[in-house]
Amino acid sequence: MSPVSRSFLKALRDLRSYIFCVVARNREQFCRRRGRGARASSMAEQPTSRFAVGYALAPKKRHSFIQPSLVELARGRGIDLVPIDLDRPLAEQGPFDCILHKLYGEAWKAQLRQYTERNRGVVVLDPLEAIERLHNRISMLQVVSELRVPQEKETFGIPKQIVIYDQFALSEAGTLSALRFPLIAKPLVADGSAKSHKMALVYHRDGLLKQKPPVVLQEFVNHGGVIFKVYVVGDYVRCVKRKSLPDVSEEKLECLEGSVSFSQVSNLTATEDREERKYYETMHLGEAEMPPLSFITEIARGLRKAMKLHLFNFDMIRDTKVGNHYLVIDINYFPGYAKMPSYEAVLTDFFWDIVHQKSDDQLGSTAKNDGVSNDALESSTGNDGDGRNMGIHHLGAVKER
Ligand SMILES: O=P(O)(O)O[C@H]1[C@H](O)[C@@H](OP(=O)(O)O)[C@H](OP(=O)(O)O)[C@@H](OP(=O)(O)O)[C@H]1O
Ligand SMILES: Nc1ncnc2c1ncn2[C@@H]1O[C@H](COP(=O)(O)OP(=O)(O)O)[C@@H](O)[C@H]1O
Repeated sequence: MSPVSRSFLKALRDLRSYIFCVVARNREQFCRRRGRGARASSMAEQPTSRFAVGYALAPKKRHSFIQPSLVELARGRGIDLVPIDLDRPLAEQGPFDCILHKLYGEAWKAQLRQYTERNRGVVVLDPLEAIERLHNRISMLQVVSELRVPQEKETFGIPKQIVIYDQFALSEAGTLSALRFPLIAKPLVADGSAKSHKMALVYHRDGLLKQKPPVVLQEFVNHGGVIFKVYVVGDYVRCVKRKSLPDVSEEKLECLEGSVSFSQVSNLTATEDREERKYYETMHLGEAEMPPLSFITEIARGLRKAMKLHLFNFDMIRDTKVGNHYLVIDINYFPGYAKMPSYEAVLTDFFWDIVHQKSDDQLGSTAKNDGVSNDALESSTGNDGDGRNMGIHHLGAVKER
């Protein structure tokens, strides 16, 4: 064999072994990804890597959210839910792949800021600045007004509202010219405190004098006593119906005086009033038509992107006068997910996506330092399936249309 043929053959052999290596490496990476926690992980596919999700929650939240069923399911998928000890500096705890938190107060915020500065790779659910927007009822709903989502048959918006900062303005005739009674008076601050949930239905002008600024005065919109709660967990969306405040008719408004305070809808709906009791008895919550899922999903997706939040819910009512017009009245960070059906599976899938996205980023040359981006999560698939008719949707599915 001539030297030329020999070197040609050698080059061919080298090329073959190079291709073999590349194929083997890709296959190994593929198997590793699947094996580490494919969604339907079997006994044979036990996760080989473990991830730590630290959680910093108030006792009530910890109690409702950290159920053994969630902890177990997550553990089986390689995710350990680890309590963060609030009596010890955060800096001394961990390591965590991800921190889940819902705590108010400057001390926690300072600790979290310092921790994330020193541990750039840790995903924080969610960033403090993004959550803070929801602690003020004006900035909370402003994001809804600014959403640019295609609206066809169904439309959405927010109720007309103004904010009052001083007592004097409450008695000023001009202040309220833009609003129609009845109104609902809500504390401007929505920080989870008992005070921030204390509201009043204001039927007439004299009822305003009892309100304590800073207060948001919002038009009360008749909505048939049904509220739609839309839970968002990353790219997963689920809508449920709940009992809300009863409608206030024109005739009833004439007879009602001043205002009535409440701090939980259940206080007002568990009524002694015979007429109102009848209202709830004949309301048939189960029969109330759900808003179209694609519509809700578009709003959820828009809000998630605009707010840069992964864990929240929003409350929507349907204006009975218009029929297909919806109003967003409230957005909550990290709501009571345990009340959402199959919350364990939904949250476990979400954590899985988060930690694997992060770990894949770190494996690759393009490791991100700023947590999981919205775009990265856009590609995650969430749970599949039959839930769609029950008010379940995945934002990923919207993207495919
Ligand atoms: O308003 P809705 O949609 O009903 O959701 C509420 C609010 O999100 C509460 O948060 P906030 O008080 O900040 O408004 C939250 O309390 P926590 O944050 O104390 O958990 C409740 O969680 P659960 O108590 O877990 O149900 C949750 O059910
Ligand atoms: N503009 C509105 N029109 C009609 N009902 C409303 C309106 N705003 C709030 N509500 C009723 O009052 C309840 C509490 O209001 P919300 O803003 O959600 O307070 P919180 O932040 O304390 O949960 C809602 O669940 C709904 O039943």
